[in-house]
Amino acid sequence: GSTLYEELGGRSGINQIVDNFITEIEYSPDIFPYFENSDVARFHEKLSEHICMLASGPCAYTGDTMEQVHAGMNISERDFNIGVDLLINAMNKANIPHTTQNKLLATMTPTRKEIIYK
Ligand code: HEM
Repeated sequence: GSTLYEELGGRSGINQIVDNFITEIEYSPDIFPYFENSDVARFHEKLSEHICMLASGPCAYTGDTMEQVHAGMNISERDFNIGVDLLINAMNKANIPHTTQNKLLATMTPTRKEIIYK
């Protein structure tokens, strides 16, 4: 495809990545505790929209800002990196090529400072 959105397999590809990511989170003793009180359906919807937007897909993100969402979580650099690893696992299980994975991860790098130790 010509856009990152298309390379990810469009909305259905992104949904599969997010499904896999949620499973990864559920099995991670480091990351799951952050999500103990989260609404999984909302998280699925908002994260899918967010990835779609980052990938220049035809979606509007309707969730809260990254700073608002993660405020008070005090996410360490270590846990942030574990989160990235879980996303990579999720993309591998969705058969996303590594070059495409790296493009998505690059769109997320600027977000890092809005999430760590907030
Ligand atoms: C680049 C990295 C990240 C991005 C782009 C990201 C993005 C998002 C998005 C779009 C949402 C949904 C917002 C909404 O409901 O309005 C969300 C929720 C959440 N994120 Fe992140 N996130 C990142 C990293 C992390 C990390 C590393 C953790 C924990 C270690 C984390 C913990 C959470 C939790 C617990 C929620 C649910 C909040 C709730 O239930 O209200 N996030 N994130």
